[in-house]
Amino acid sequence: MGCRWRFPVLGMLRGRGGNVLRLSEASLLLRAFKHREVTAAERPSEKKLVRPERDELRQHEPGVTLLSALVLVPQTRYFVDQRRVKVMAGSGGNGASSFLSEPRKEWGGPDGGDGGAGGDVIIRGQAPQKNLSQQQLKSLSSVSALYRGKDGESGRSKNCFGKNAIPTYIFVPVGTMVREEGELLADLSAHQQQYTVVHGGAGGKGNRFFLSNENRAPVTSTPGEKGQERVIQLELRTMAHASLVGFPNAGKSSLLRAISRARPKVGEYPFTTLNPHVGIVEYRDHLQVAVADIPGLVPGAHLNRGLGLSFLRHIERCRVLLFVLDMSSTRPWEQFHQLHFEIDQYSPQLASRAHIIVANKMDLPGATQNLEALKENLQHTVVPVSALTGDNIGELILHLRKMYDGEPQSSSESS
Ligand SMILES: Nc1nc2c(ncn2[C@@H]2O[C@H](COP(=O)(O)OP(=O)(O)OP(=O)(O)O)[C@@H](O)[C@H]2O)c(=O)[nH]1
Ligand SMILES: [Mg+2]
Repeated sequence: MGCRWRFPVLGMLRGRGGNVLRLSEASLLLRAFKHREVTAAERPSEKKLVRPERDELRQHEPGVTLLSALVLVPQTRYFVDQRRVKVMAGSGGNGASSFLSEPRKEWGGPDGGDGGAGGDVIIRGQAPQKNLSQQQLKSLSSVSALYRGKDGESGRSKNCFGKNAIPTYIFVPVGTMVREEGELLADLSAHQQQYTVVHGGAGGKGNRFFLSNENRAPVTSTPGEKGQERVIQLELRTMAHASLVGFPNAGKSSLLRAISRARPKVGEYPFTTLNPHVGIVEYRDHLQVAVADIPGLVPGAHLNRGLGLSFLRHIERCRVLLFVLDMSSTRPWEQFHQLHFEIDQYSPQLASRAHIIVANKMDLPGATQNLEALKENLQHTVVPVSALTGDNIGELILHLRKMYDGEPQSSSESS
């Protein structure tokens, strides 16, 4: 989960000459970095500072004192997977009404140009990229509640047409669905895939447009049209090929750490994981399989117990389910039946996806006997592993590949 620093007050700096300087957020950050209060990743570039601040900070002399307290409040950015957004396209520019008048050409006729078209608002899916913040890629937290397109330029005299406005983009993570009153408008499941939510208004006509044989001197010009308006719902469904499902503390996050470079939090208490995480398993032939780790389910999740079933939305598109069972508990097959039941309550289609059983915590006492009993009671493929010691993780990765290759792509929309 990303962390952002917020400044309730802007700082003030007294320079050597006694002049008081207001500090921008960037310079406060830089100052905080010098005092080791923020990490290097948060350090702003000096380019963001205004010139006097830059000079002042470069000198950084003892005579410079910070007047008001620098209060840094860590503000957690929550994982957001649903957003209601109002979008308003730009209006068209007005048409102009004017007449050409030059020396020796006093009645040059109408020359008011048309207005430019208003800007559209477009939603675009963005796959992870280095120059985007992590938060932007993973959740809808950076999406605002209101987007307003740019207005077109008005027409001018001398037949100058107004410029069309450039479109406004809303960047969302790949896997975002766009809905309006429940109806699906677009499913942005690929990088750079886009959907124009609202169209800008057309530009108005200048009086030149109304010139005709009947009317040689029209004064009429029309105003630009208003842009469209819409209220849409954005919904994120994490894109992963496989997903780990299990009860809290079964070791899902530990497994994801063992098979990929993802680093979800691991703890010996239930509900350590509160948001979905995706890790990438890389194979020698450069194939990459994305595996999702979601918060643990509990019996009765379909009645909204625990964290409920809402996170299952994130694994709806995956091809393969990996049921993670804790082998230190007796009768582990019951865990599987309960998990399967909960998923079936949410979506029978999801419950019928290809799956294997990952028997985790095989290093614990009693696990071997439990495994024998599990195999007798269940007819599914069981892969015994230990996420802690790394035992048999290689085989799990191979099984995952087999399942991935064997399964056709699941349908993208299943709501
Ligand atoms: N002995 C042993 N302990 C394990 C193994 N895998 C995970 N654990 C421990 O089990 C505890 C829970 O692990 P997590 O990976 O956080 O479990 P989780 O399923 O992600 O839990 P939630 O996020 O709460 O749903 C941690 O204390 C791990 O160290 C294993 O193979 N062997
Ligand atoms: Mg976890």
